[in-house]
Amino acid sequence: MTTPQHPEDFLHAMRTRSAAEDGIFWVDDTRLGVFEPEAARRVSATNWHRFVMNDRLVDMVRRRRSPEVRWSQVRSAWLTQLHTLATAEHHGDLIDRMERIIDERLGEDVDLVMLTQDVALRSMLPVALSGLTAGEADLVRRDLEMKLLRLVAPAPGGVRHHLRFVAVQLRSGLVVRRVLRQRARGKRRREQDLADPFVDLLPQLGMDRALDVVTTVLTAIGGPPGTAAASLLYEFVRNPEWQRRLTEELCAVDPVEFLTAPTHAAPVTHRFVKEVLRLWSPPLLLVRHNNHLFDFGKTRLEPGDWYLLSPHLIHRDERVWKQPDVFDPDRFLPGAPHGPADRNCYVPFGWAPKKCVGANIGTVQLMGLCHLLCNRYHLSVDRPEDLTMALRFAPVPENFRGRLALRRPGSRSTDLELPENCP
Ligand code: HEM
Repeated sequence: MTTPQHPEDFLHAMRTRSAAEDGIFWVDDTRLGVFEPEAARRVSATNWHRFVMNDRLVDMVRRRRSPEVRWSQVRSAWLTQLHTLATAEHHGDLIDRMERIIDERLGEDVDLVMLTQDVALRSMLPVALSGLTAGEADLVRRDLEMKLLRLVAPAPGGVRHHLRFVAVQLRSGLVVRRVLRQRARGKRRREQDLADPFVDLLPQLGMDRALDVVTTVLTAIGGPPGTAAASLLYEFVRNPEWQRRLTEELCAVDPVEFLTAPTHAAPVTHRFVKEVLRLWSPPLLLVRHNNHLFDFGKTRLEPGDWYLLSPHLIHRDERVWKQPDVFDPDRFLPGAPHGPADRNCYVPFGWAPKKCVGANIGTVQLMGLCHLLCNRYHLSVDRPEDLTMALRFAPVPENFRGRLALRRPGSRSTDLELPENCP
């Protein structure tokens, strides 16, 4: 995912232009904004149809073709693995990992953006790449954190920072290569993670393309899940009435049903998560290279041009959403008058055939976080009514500091057991 760095209010001007120009306009000399829902769907579908991975570097140098690998094969390997991970047991493990990471920081005055980023990334890492030594996991995590910091930090770092960034990136890449090689040679255990299917595909992919595939997942878990979790906390503390409704639902929910199928077991919480993702979709802009000709009437997108997509701008479009700036999860109730006009209007996970493969597990993670916030922790934030959101590569709450404490001091890992008295 490529996202440019912008000053905070850059989207305001784009929204105004998008409303005036029916969602399709040249943002600058080189990039066409495609913010009209049906056009965004069509451009994505056409551009990624039958997309094939680039040839291996070694083959490019020798001017020969590599074995063809279609991107749909890669996605299907991920989706099959994610399907095997969609069990109550794995969901429970994910939530336990989040709990352990939050427990380490109990009682401290923390930057809640950094904490949620840490919780989301470290708890999801074993889904992407598991069985790492502590040192390997630390390197991979540092690489992802540095990538994210470059995107969320208001000011870019200097030359030394850049060199450190490149060094960490290279060493993290070496970790991934070593893991894949050792698994292929039987020197490391095979794991149920998103890297493992590519061990068997190594002869066809080659190591450099396998590294690209694993890096795509690692980068994907390093950004949106954490920023979505920070936005979730932001809306949670600003909406006491929704805190009450979530707590009521999540205190009464059957733990096994919640772990098996959280979106069915806790529909109010699911609506809350969906509304957070509508209002604060990360990343705010996706930059894409176009390979086809599209005639939009007033302008054309030619092969070789660049275009921008934005779930955020579609979610805030008054032509397809009523009161788009109002936080109201009940707009996702069936038949709600202010709900999505059609399925092209709600796209927090992007567009087929490149749509996020982690949509389900990402939703489980956010719902698990709601469960922890309602049952296990008490979150206090000073002056929540004064909080504001900065729009950088993704929405990032500003000066978001607070403390987490146990609701029942001394309680141990809950395994999602129901508390005797809900708070
Ligand atoms: C709330 C959390 C998440 C959000 C909001 C999110 C959002 C997105 C978006 C907008 C895209 C780009 C889609 C497009 O280009 O049309 C994407 C791609 C992707 N996401 Fe996520 N994502 C989340 C969590 C995850 C998780 C947990 C994983 C993995 C376990 C994941 C794996 C991926 C991958 C591999 C891609 C690239 C797909 C491809 O290139 O075909 N995402 N995500």
